[in-house]
Amino acid sequence: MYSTAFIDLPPLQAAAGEVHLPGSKSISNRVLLLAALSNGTTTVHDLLASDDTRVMLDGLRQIGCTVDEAGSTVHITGLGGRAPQSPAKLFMGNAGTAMRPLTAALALLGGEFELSGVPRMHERPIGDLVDALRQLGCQIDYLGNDGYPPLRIAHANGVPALALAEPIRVRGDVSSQFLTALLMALPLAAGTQNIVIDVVGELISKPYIAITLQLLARFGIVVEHQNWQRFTIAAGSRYQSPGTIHVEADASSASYFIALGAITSSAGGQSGIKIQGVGLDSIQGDIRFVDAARAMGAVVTGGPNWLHIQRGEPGQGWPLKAIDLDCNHIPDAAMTLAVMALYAEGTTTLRNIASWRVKETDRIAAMANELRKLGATVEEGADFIRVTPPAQVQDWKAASIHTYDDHRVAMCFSLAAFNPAGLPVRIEDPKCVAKTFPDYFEALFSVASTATGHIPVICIDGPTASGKGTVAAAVAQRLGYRFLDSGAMYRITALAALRAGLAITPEHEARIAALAQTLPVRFEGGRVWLGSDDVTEAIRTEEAGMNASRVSALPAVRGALVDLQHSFQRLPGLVADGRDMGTVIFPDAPLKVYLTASAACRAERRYKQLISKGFSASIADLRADLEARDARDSTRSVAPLKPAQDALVLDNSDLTIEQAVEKVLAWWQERQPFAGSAQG
Ligand SMILES: Nc1ncnc2c1ncn2[C@@H]1O[C@H](COP(=O)(O)OP(=O)(O)O)[C@@H](O)[C@H]1O
Ligand SMILES: Nc1ccn([C@H]2C[C@H](O)[C@@H](COP(=O)(O)OP(=O)(O)O)O2)c(=O)n1
Repeated sequence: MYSTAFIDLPPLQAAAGEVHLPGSKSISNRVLLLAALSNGTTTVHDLLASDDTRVMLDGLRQIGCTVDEAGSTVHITGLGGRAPQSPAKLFMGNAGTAMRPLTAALALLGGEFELSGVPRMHERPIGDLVDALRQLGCQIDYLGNDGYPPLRIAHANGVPALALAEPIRVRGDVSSQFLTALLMALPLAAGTQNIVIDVVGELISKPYIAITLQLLARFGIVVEHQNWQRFTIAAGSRYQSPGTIHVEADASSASYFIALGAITSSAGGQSGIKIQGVGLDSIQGDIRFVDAARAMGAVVTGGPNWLHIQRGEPGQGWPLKAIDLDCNHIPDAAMTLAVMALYAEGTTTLRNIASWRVKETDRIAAMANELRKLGATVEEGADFIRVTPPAQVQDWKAASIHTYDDHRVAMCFSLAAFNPAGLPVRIEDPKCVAKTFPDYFEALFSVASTATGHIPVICIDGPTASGKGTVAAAVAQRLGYRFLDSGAMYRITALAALRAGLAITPEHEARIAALAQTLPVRFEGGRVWLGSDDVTEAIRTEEAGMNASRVSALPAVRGALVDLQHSFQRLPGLVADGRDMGTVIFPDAPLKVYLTASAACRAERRYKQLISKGFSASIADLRADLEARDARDSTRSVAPLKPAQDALVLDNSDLTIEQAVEKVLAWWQERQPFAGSAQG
């Protein structure tokens, strides 16, 4: 996840490959409970890993289900008619999708249970569900405030005789979760008679009830409904595990990648975008986004659990076709259409979207503001938005997109980075995507591509102990960029040579270069690996630094490490530190900094650094060593240490680390085209 103040998306040109989207939360918890009530073992694939699914799994274990977890696959052996373990105290965190259905199920299974949660959970109503269960004859007591958790189910002597002859009445206008809870639990009581549930008041969120019904069907329970007001569970219903079930990915999250496939040409010989985790047979309402994308020109195929999207042929599906659409059935995914409209010929109108006004933010106003920043003409009304793309390529503008703490604004505007003008797009507060898709930008970068020259590189070169590594790492972190410690490559090469018995001398140049070419090096979680050895500490000694300096003077070794260094230039950008980043490796980098400090200052910094790591050192020796290293690095024949012609020199002898970092970031901001953008 990107926790930076903003993320700058370079101009993107193509996209292809496969993405695996995170599972839907509502489906995950429904499937877990149904598996727990069923006969047999259910293998659940692609379960969403989140706090809410965690409390459900813990609860199911407590009541006696066998739960084996292997990554995102979970095996659950259900109760299948057995009594649950009781008494038990269950903690439900803040998971409404666990609290409500478990209350109903445990009330109908028998036993003594206490269900509680975090303080916020004790403010979330459950009275309508408890009323319905009490009406049936269940004994449920509030342990705190009436109408709210925590509560106790007092069925130590088994489930009392239930009043099933009359329809069970439940309100449907507060939360559809109460009805979902009853629908998932009442099959437990369906002996010789049908069970009828009547909804009191207008039922809200019907697509979620549709999900409940579909999942019940997968577990062998057929529920008929009349106009979403009366639901009938057939007599003799029994939960039966389907054996294996895949949790669908979130269909709204899929909309960004469907749009991506619709607006991009393919890259690298691959064809289109494949989405794993949600398919054309999806039970989620937002899958209808596919129809809208097709109407705009996307070529979408799919099967169970997968979708494939390709841009239409020129003149047929590309540029996209403008649409005029009632979006009431896909309110969340429709935001993606508003950004797709930037790539359409003509004006796109999205209607019947009044609910946008009362979501995470006023989404109609937010979309209108941000689309205008990109150069679009936007008209907005109480319940519609009308988008006309920039008339000419030169009418596009580089914009810093404000995201209003709204995950969907952040995700859909990332698609603007494919603009034909080749302009970057800044997305402010990118971490807001965590609500539904923490790794959204990582997923985008895994399929998106652009010309290498578009991927920005900041070079920070300079002599030893000038603070290059420290400053470069901090700048990379603030911008969400990758980080290349090129010195580490030479340090590792020197170590590998010595371990292979090769003294670092010119006569071994070819053999050391051959070693460098195939260096089995990996950077993982702050550690550096050479093959199966963790060499993080071994390469950081002063001796290793001196050996690195020696090995780096061998031209063939330098040549052998070029490709490896270039391979770090990946989306969304790179900060590279070393001696020749700006002069040799990334000569076209848009910002080159030559970081230096006086020899006295650098010797003292290195001294403090070594002492703090528990090494003994003398300032005088260190200063002599670093001056010797400066001399060798500056006078060698190939890629000597010197500022690039277009480098900005920063002497940080009198600066703190933070000041040095701020200076580099300020230089970077000056080079960005975004008007009035957020500062890092
Ligand atoms: N103004 C400063 N800028 C950067 N580093 C500094 C500064 N002042 C002290 N240091 C310290 O100097 C030491 C050497 O920095 P390092 O990044 O290892 O240098 P280099 O990569 O250039 O060899 C580190 O312990 C760092 O914290
Ligand atoms: N791009 C680079 C990076 C390092 N080197 C060489 C020269 C340096 O003395 C050694 C060690 O570099 P490193 O940046 O790790 O060393 P310091 O942290 O500056 O002491 O490698 C190089 O020649 N070119």
